[in-house]
Amino acid sequence: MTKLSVNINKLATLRNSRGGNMPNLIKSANDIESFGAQGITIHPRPDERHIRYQDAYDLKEVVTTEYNIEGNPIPKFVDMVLAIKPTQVTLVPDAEDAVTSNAGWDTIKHKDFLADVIKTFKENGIRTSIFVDPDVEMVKGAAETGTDRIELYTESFAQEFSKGKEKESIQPFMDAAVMANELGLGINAGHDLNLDNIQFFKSHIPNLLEVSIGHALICESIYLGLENVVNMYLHRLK
Ligand SMILES: CC(=O)[C@@H](O)[C@H](O)COP(=O)(O)O
Ligand SMILES: NCC(=O)COP(=O)(O)O
Repeated sequence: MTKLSVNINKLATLRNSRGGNMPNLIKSANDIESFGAQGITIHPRPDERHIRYQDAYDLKEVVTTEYNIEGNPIPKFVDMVLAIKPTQVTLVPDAEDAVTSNAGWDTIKHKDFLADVIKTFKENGIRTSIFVDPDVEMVKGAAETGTDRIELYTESFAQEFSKGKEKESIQPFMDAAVMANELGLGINAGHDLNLDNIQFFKSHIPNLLEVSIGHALICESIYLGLENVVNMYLHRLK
């Protein structure tokens, strides 16, 4: 079964735009879980442009499904995750000024660093995932770090799929997934997944454990409603 983890970053963007507490992230997370989502994902960035570090602590108290915190493992992030102990931490090599996540880890160049931080999280009972491009060498490198899972960075898939290049869009991801399965790595995926492309992606990736979806899901919900969209994703992930 592929679990749906809803990334609520963009609800925080909307909340922050007026300086108040609407939408209320705690209520939204509870509602999203009640609609059937199997996880909540957040990505607190150093500039707290959307999810604030305090949100991460507050959500820990209320999330009853899987709680996934994404981010670049700078010391402040590592300390926060160790204090919160979410279900999963996903390590993303984001530059502080990145508009959004735009690359996977070079798991060969950063092997020792990743192995060290992963060891720390695993010793604290936190499942680990590394954000990687669909590159079999990077998948092999990820296995060397001791991570539990990888998260396939799916922007390139979404871009090519939207141009009608379905076979070209999915092949690198199928190759990476085969390698991950051979190495015993769990497979997550995320970034730019949406209602149009999710079913095709899911049907081609063996043993896909989790997708984390945020930007498109929140935008689609403006037209179709949040409960309806969550259930549309769940239906497509069956
Ligand atoms: C790692 C990943 O792909 C998501 O966390 C994405 O970066 C969302 O971040 P923003 O909501 O800041 O675009
Ligand atoms: N890890 C991907 C994620 O959490 C959401 O990415 P997006 O759907 O906002 O592009």
